[in-house]
Amino acid sequence: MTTSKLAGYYDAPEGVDVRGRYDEEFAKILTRDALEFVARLQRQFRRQIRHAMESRREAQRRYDAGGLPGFDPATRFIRESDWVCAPVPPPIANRMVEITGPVERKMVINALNSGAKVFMADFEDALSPNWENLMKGQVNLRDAVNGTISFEDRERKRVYKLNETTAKLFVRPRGWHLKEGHILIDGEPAVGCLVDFGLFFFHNCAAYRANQGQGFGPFFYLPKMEHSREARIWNNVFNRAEESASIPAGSIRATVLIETLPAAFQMNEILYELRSHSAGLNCGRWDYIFSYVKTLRAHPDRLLPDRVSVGMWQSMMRSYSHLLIFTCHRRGVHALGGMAAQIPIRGDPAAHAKAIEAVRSDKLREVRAGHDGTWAAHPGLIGEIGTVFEEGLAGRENLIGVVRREDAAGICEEDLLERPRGRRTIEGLRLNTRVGIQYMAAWLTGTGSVPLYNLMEDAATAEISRVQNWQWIRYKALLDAEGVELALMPELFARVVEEEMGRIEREVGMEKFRRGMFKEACSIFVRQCMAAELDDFLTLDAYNQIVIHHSSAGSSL
Ligand SMILES: CC(=O)SCCNC(=O)CCNC(=O)[C@H](O)C(C)(C)COP(=O)(O)OP(=O)(O)OC[C@H]1O[C@@H](n2cnc3c(N)ncnc32)[C@H](O)[C@@H]1OP(=O)(O)O
Ligand SMILES: O=CC(=O)O
Ligand SMILES: [Mg+2]
Repeated sequence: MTTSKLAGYYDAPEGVDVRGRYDEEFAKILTRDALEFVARLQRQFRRQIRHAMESRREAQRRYDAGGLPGFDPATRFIRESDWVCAPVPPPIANRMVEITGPVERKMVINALNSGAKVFMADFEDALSPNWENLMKGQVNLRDAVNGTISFEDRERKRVYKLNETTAKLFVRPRGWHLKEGHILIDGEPAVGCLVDFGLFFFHNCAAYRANQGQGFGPFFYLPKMEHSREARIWNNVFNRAEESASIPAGSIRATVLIETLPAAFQMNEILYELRSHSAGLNCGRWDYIFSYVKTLRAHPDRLLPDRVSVGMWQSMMRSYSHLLIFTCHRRGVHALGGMAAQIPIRGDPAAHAKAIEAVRSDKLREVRAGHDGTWAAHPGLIGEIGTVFEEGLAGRENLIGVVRREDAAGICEEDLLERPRGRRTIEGLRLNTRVGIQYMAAWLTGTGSVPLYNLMEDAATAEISRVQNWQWIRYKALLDAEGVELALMPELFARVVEEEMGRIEREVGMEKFRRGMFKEACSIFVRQCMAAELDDFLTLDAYNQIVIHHSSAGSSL
């Protein structure tokens, strides 16, 4: 963490101290009333959040002692009884294609104009949560909701404005585990997701409901939950926000990402907690793979094969998505598919066609399985994905009430835990290392989603690289090196890191390598891969490097 001086200061209420850089535009977001709203949420829910995080650690201790996640006998009545969530709001009945992306100004406009039904504006996997990104993101979303957002690219002499018809906005706040180090509430760092949610809700609730939500909204995506008690906190936050804005209960809707292994056993319970606020579930496949390794880190019989081999075709991944579709449709809500990592490739038509075909077949699998919609990483994919889903939905808005997937009712604990099969190779180790370091370097310098080797990489995909290296090092995995088996010892990893750093330097060029933060990224990544105890998240340690405190009037630094 570093500190520096600034000119203006934010008008913060009692007990709130804003230590991020002062900016007149940010001050219109960080008003006294908005900060008071965030502080009230934090004060009301901090005990429950602390308890939920301690419960995560307790569950992990059980898995570390040899236990496995499973369905909770205590909530069998929720899984077995008949209940449904609140009816789907008409403006979001059709969610065939959803584009996702960070809350960067030009990308927000491009995403809203992309032709997708929904735009998920991301404060999470796709965003490096530095102060500038977060606050500019809030400014951008406010302008988007008001319909006034524009952006001028002077170099390219291009002005960006919203089209007549735009995607419906969903906002993804950070996960429960992340703090906002630039805002202190009663001396403690604010809870990151309450800052993201609170500021967005406070400034946009009324305009969103009038301009986009047809009386509903705002809409959210909720990431990385591990248990229904965390969904209960969100439900209470929504109740509190609705009361304070004097809007009807059930106006806010949220789609929960099922992207942790423990949450796969809690789909019904999560929907139940949020039943008056639910907008379904989504298969967050990348974090899910990461979570499989993290949750089962003490189980040497659960080593994953190379990252490229852990796709939706693996039995465990298929079981998880089928159970999600069955659960959502039984409860009357959308079952969203996930993100294919391929993106359009310029200047190589054959590679481009291959990438598009990979996305097309992933989407075909999803719609045939019964998903109501899916995610797109890039505007260039919307047309192809839209065609697949339009054909699959055959004129319907969604498949709720159409595809029941009763066959998935019998998916059991073993199905969800089955280890993915495939080879572990030295090439896999090299790729993880190259990708992990380059992603971390981008993140440290303010970019949270990047194209690497023609694939979309973000915090979730980078996590797989990190924990997979950790797991292989921890258990001295045997790796295939062109037909020879090598045990992954620390010396071998050190040699791979050195060689891959050399390759990164050659690929990005000496100048960019020198100016970038590749060395810092390498040292964070290597420390985490070699740690005796697996760090919970890649971004927790690295976050300290992007917190910059400025002194404010009345604060003592
Ligand atoms: C695991 C998960 O959580 S998935 C969800 C989180 N991850 C994401 O949301 C990733 C979203 N995608 C992206 O960030 C980007 O597509 C990347 C980083 C993968 C690739 O970005 P780039 O290399 O800049 O793409 P490219 O140069 O082809 O972009 C072409 C145009 O499309 C725009 N664009 C690309 N992706 C997006 C997007 N997701 N949303 C809006 N606009 C986009 C670019 O801004 C650019 O616009 P311009 O022509 O007006 O200048
Ligand atoms: O957030 C999505 C994921 O795949 O992770
Ligand atoms: Mg994720």
